Amino acid sequence: MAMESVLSQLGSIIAGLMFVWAIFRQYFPQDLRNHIEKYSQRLVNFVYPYIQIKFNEFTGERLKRSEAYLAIETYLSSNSSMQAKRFTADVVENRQSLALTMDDHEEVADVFEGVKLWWSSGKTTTKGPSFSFYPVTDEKRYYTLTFHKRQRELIIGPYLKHVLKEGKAINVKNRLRKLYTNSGSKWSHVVFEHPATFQTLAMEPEKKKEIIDDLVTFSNAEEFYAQIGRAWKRGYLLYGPPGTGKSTMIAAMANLLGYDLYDLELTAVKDNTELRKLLIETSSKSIIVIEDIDCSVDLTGQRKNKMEKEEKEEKDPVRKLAKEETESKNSKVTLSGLLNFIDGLWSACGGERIIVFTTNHVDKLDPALIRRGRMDKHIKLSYCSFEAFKVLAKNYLKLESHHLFAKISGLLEETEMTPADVAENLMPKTSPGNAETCLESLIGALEKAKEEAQIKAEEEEKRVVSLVPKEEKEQDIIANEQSRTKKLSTEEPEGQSSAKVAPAGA
Ligand SMILES: Nc1ncnc2c1ncn2[C@@H]1O[C@H](COP(=O)(O)OP(=O)(O)OP(=O)(O)O)[C@@H](O)[C@H]1O
Ligand SMILES: [Mg+2]
Repeated sequence: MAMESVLSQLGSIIAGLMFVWAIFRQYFPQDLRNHIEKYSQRLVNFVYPYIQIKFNEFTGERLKRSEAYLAIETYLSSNSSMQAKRFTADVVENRQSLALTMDDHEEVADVFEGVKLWWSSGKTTTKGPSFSFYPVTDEKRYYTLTFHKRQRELIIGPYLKHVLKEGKAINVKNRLRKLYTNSGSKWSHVVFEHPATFQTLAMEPEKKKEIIDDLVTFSNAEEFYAQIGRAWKRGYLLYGPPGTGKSTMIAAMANLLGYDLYDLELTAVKDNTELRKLLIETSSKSIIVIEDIDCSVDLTGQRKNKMEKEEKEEKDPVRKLAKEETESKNSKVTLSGLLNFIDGLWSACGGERIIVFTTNHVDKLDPALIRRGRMDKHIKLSYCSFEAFKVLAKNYLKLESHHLFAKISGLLEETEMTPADVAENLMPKTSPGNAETCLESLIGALEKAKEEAQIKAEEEEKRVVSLVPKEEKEQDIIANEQSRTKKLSTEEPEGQSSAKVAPAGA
């Protein structure tokens, strides 16, 4: 504290001297003035070895709030606010929590690599024209950073970079994230408040960890991507049956990284030009999602061929016109348009984007679309394993173990049930819920699913047998007969065997 008071006293003495000099300098000849200014500056540097940097809240002609100011404000709120004695409190946008920021004319100290420095908050007030009916007062806030001139390089370089980076990161984490959807070529958004997290996602722990590590590594890899000359983006393909958690995982991804979500409805996009426009409008730190990619666009060329064939067959001119009209209303986004979207130049602007495709039928997708480099990571979401069930049991029933777990583990190995169905069975049916009842309900459902699967398998077998052509059946009978007689011939004496080996169909 002694340092701060000495600093402020020196500051006020020097400010006073400067003020006196500003008034009287005009009465001195130019040469003398230059000399006085030169030596007084040296004196100031000698007596006052500190440097000050001022960060104004508003910058530029358009009076935009300065990004640096906002980052510093957040940095100081989270790092040094405990030292300040007066705060300004405000509710964080649409949330229940309070944000505390240093009040005007407060001072806090910070230490970076063993070097001490000081931040103070200030405010200048200017009054509007006094003859106005409602005189307007204009307040301009700023932060001042003071440090010893010996530390100039450390503070102006690494320290300020650290403050801005940390402040921005906290701002990104705390901001309200948005869920954008497109109708045609326009994005509209709502606040994104999906509660899914990786913690609540039912999945094998190692697989989950691998995905989290991959995402976190990507989000911290700005310099690496610049160094290897690649746009800072990553593609994920999530595939698996319905109800295995693809959409839930996307929400968990957005919550983990604090990114916005762009849910792109491709069927509403008129053509490739519109697609490009939409994509250029997306911001960085975002996940662009195309759900059910196999249903969204003609990816294999098959649909086109089919339509061409139908068109040839259509003779009636009125019906042909109507058909053409409906076709023109359909999306004309093509596979090549989509490929351009993934690795086109647009993706380099702004960076930090994740692209996610989901599908229930990975085999239907064109290999060009999902090759590495476009969809870098392929994640299969599958039926509920015992490990995944344990996550659900912990989330839904607060159970880590139970004597019924062994039975459930066996049944899950024999039956395919999606996490969505397992979760539904674990939902409490009464209030307060009873964990054992839920587990029993799940066992009942698993046993039923197992029985149904068995019946289905038997029916399928019968159907396949009934489809086998008559000739093949006869050949099977001959083959069976031959192998039977051959077997007998090896067991019986040589003389008798030759009579029995005559082909049945001969
Ligand atoms: N792995 C999972 N972990 C936790 N909950 C899950 C999981 N999978 C499904 N669920 C639950 O089931 C519901 C449906 O899951 P979700 O919408 O993520 O499935 P999906 O794979 O996207 O299905 P679709 O292919 O039909 O879009 C979710 O609301 C969630 O509660
Ligand atoms: Mg889904």
